[in-house]
Amino acid sequence: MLTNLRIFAVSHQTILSVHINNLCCYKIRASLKRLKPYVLLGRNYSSLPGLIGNDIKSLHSVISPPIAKIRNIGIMAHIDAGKTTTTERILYYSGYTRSLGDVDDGDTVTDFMAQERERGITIQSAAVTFDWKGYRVNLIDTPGHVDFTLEVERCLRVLDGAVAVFDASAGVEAQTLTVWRQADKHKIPRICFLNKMDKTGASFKYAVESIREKLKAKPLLLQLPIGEAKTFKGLVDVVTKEKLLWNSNSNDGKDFERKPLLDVSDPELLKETTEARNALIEQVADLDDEFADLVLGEFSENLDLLPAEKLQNAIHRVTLAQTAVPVLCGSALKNKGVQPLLDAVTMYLPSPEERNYEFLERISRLLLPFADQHIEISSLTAGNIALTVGLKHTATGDTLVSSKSSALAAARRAEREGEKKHKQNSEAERLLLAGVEIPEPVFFCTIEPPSVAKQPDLEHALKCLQREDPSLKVRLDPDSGQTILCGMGELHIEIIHDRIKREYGLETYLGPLQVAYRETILNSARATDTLDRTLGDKRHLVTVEVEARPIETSSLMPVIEYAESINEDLLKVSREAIENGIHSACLQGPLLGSPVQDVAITLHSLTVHPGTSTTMISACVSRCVQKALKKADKQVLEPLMNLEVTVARDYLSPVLGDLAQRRGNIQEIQTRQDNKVVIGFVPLAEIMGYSTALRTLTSGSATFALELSTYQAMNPQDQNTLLNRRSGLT
Ligand SMILES: Nc1nc2c(ncn2[C@@H]2O[C@H](COP(=O)(O)OP(=O)(O)OP(=O)(O)O)[C@@H](O)[C@H]2O)c(=O)[nH]1
Repeated sequence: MLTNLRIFAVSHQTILSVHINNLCCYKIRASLKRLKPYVLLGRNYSSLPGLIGNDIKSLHSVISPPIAKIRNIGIMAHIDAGKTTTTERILYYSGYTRSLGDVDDGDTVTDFMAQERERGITIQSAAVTFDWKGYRVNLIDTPGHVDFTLEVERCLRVLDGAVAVFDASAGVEAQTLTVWRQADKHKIPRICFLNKMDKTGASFKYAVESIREKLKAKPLLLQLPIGEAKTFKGLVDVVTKEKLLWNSNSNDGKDFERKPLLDVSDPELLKETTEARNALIEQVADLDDEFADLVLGEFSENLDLLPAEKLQNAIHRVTLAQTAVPVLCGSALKNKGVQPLLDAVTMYLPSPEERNYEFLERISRLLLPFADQHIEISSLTAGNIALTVGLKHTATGDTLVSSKSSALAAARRAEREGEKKHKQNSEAERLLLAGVEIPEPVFFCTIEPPSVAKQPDLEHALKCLQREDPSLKVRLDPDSGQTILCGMGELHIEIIHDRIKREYGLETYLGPLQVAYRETILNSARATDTLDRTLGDKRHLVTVEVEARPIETSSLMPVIEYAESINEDLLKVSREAIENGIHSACLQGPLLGSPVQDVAITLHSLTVHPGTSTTMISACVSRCVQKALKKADKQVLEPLMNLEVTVARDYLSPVLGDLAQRRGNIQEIQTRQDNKVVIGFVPLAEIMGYSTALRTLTSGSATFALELSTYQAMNPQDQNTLLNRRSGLT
C-alpha cells in the first residue's frame, strides 16, 4: 500500500547542488528533464517497512545499516570492458531490478542520460544503493572513455573500495592503467574482475600476467575458471575448494550450483585447486604477519585444515593494506560469476570505518539515490552516500561541513591525533576531502547562441554545466568577443553541445574544433614601457622594466621575481597589480595568442607617479611583459598524446602507415592473442577524427585509447605551416 507516498517534480535548475560525493545530481537532472516522477517519503521511518510493498523492493534498504556493513564502491575499467553490463547483473541479482538491462539494447539502469543510452557508453557516474546478504552497497559506475577522466577522478575520491573490470581477452588496457594510477593516488583498495571469460581469445592466465606486469600488482587468485572462451561454464572457489556451475538452462544465471570438489568426481580439478590454494596461502602469509603465525603454527602440518574464514580475513587485511589484489573471473554477459563477485565485495573491500574518514555534514534536505527514484530521509549515518538539493555555491570538489568552527575543531582534533600516531598517517586522517585534480583541456571551439537575445541563456547553461564538470572551461575571446568552450576531447565538446540543446532547449552553433596550443620563449629578452595618461585632473604615470626568460621546470604559471632595487614600500602596495598584469600578459602569447608556459618574469624597475591607480600599473606591466615576450625567440608547444591502438594482425601495416603520416612516433608493438597493440605518441592535431579513419582502415576491427602525455616543441617546419595557416597565408 503506497498511499503515504507523494510524487513530486522539481524544476531542473534547483537540482544543481552537491553533497559529499557530487555524483548523483546530474542523474536527477537528466531524469527530471525526462519528467520522471520522484518518490518522496515522509519523515517517519519507523513505519517504513510496513509501507513498502514488494513493488519497491529496494526501498527496504533505506533503514541505515551499521557502518561496518556499508560498502562504498566504484567500478572502474577500460572502455567496453563491461562495467555497465556487470553493474546491471549486480543490480539484478541483488533484487534491485526486476529484469536484466542490456547495454546493447540501451535499457540499462545506470546509463540513463539520453546520450549514454544512444551511444552505449557511460559518461557520468551513476550511484545506486542496494543490499547484498545484509550489507548495504553504494555502487558508483564510472565512465571509461578518456574524455571523461575527471568524472572518474571525482568518483574515486569518495570511494572506500573499487572493482576493476577487465576484458579477459585483452588484459590490462590503456585506460585501466590511468584509472589504476588514480586509484593508487587515492589509496583505494581494489579487487579485479576478469570479465568476458566466454569471449573468443579470453585467457585467465594472460590477463593475470598483465595485472602483474603492467599494474605492478600482486594478484591473489581466489578463483580458477572452469573452461575458457566457448567452453567457459563456471568457476572454482580456491579459498573454499568448491565448484560453482551455472545451469545452462537458466536464462538469467540466478541459480547456480555450489559443491565441494571431491576426489571421486573431480580428481584433476581438486589437485589443481589444492595447489592454487597452497600457493595463495603462502602468498598471503608473506604479506600478513598475523596470518603467517597461523600458517606456521597451528596449521603448518596440514594446510587443508586451515579454515576458509581465517584465509578470508587475512585476504581482507591484505586488500586493505593494498599489498595485493584479489582476482576473480566470470562473464557478466553470460550471467556467470557475478554473485561470487558481490560476495567478494562485501568480504574483502573495507567499510567506511576502516578507511578512517569522518564527515560532519548537516544538510537541510537529504535524498537517497535509487537511480530513477530519490527518497527523502531525515538523517544518514557516516559512510553513506546521499544527495542534497538547493545549494547555490557548492561546486564539484567542495567539502560541506555544518559550521566553520566545527570544521576547525575537527581539523585540530585530526591534526592532534595525526601527531600522536605517525606523521605519515595524518594525511589519511585529514578531515577535508582532497579536491579533484582538473585536467587541462586540450581542445577548444567557439560557441554561439541562436540569437543575441539568447546569449544570457547560453551563459546560464554554461555556468551550470561548469559547476558540475570543472574539466569544461569557458572563456571570452578578448578580440572577437566570442564565447570559447574548452574541453577534454571531441566527444566531450559534442556531449556538452548536445546537453545544452536537450536540457536547456538552446540550439547553439559550434565553430571548428581547434587544438589548444601553448607557447614558450627560447632566450631572455628585456623591455621597458611607460604609460602616461591623464584622466580628469589626475595624472597616471608608470614606468617599468621587465625581463622574460625561459625556465627548465614545466609550469603553466609564470615564475615572478623582483630585483633588489625595487622599493619595498612601493612593492607592498602594488604587488597584486603587478602580478595580475604579468599573469594576464602570459595568457596570450605573441605567436598564436595561446598561454605562455615555462617562463620567469623579473621586474627590474618600477616608478609610479603619486596618485596612479593600480589598474594603470597592471596595464603597463602587462604591456611591457608582452613586449619582452615578443622580442624573444618564440616556440609553439603542441599537446602530445599517448596512443594505444589494438588492431587485428592483418591490419597492422595500414595502421602503421597511417600513423607515420600523422607524425606518430611508435614506441612498441605488442602481441595480444591474435591482435597487435601499437603503443606510441602522436600530436593531438594529427589525431582529430581518428576514430572514423581507423574504422575505415581496419573495417571496424581496431580500438584505440588516447591520453595527454605532455606539451612538446613543434619542429620549425610544422610550426611555420601552422603559423601560416593561422594568419591565412596558406
Ligand atoms: N562476450 C562478452 N561480452 C560482454 C561481456 N560483458 C559485456 N560485454 C559486451 O561488451 C560491450 C561493452 O559492455 P559495457 O557493459 O557497455 O561496457 P562498459 O565498460 O560499461 O563501457 P563504457 O560505459 O563505454 O565504459 C557490450 O557490447 C557488451 O554486450 C561478457 O562478459 N562477455
